[in-house]
Amino acid sequence: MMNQPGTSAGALLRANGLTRRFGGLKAVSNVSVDLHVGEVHAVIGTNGAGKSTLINMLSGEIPVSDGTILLDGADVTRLPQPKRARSGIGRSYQRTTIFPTFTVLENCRMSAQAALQRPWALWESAAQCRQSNAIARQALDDTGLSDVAPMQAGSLSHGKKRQLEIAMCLATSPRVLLLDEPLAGMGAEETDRMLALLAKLKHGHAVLLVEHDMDAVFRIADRITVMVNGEVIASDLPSAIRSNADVQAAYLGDH
Ligand SMILES: Nc1ncnc2c1ncn2[C@@H]1O[C@H](COP(=O)(O)OP(=O)(O)OP(=O)(O)O)[C@@H](O)[C@H]1O
Repeated sequence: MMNQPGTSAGALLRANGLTRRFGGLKAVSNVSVDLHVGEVHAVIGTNGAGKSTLINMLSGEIPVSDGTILLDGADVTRLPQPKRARSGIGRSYQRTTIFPTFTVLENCRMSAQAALQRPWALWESAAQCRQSNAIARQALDDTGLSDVAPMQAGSLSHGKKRQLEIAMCLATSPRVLLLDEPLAGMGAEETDRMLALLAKLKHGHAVLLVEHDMDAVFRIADRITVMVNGEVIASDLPSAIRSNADVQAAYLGDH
């Protein structure tokens, strides 16, 4: 049977029944999502719906209260964040994480180095530097940033900084990309460029996109999951989400 977007067969990452409590608050409640290579799976929802908490659980930054996370069939639910990153789950952040006084290439190389097995073994630096340099240059090439590799990262435009964040994530050689609002604060042209990049990156990666820009979400997503108050109220193909009465009532309004 063909693997249609929206079916769970062959998912690279599968989260089942994820729940996260903060004291008495259930920030995420029994949420299941599947991510497939070749697809952008967008997670949308109002402020405080639990989207970042979901990403934080998938990336291993916070432990789950309940539920399981399978990567390629292996249970990674209890793997600490650095090991999870090494197993192939990469993420970008809402806030910028670049070092502004370092060059674009250096920022990317530091991510590559951190992802390599022995980042502390500085005496191996020559060979390791070559390897991390090659990975960093490839990531810059993939994200269209090769031209600005020698520039100070802090001098980049906002849009290029967000591209650099994706490049830094790619430099960790992930199979899954968890992207937390990569379009925040972008103008129309920068958004177009980022969407073109995501369309390219989904080939070879399973992408989870948390994003508030609904026009962009409907342009790029292969599947959309809608969260309200920590719960999933719908998860379907974009056309079905657009016409879903519950989603319209809870979230999309006239969109
Ligand atoms: N570390 C924490 N401690 C206590 N409560 C938290 C913590 N992190 C998140 N929350 C709460 O959990 C709920 C979900 O927050 P979360 O940031 O995941 O939502 P979100 O959908 O990402 O929101 P936004 O779109 O504004 O980024 C909110 O009520 C938030 O206040």
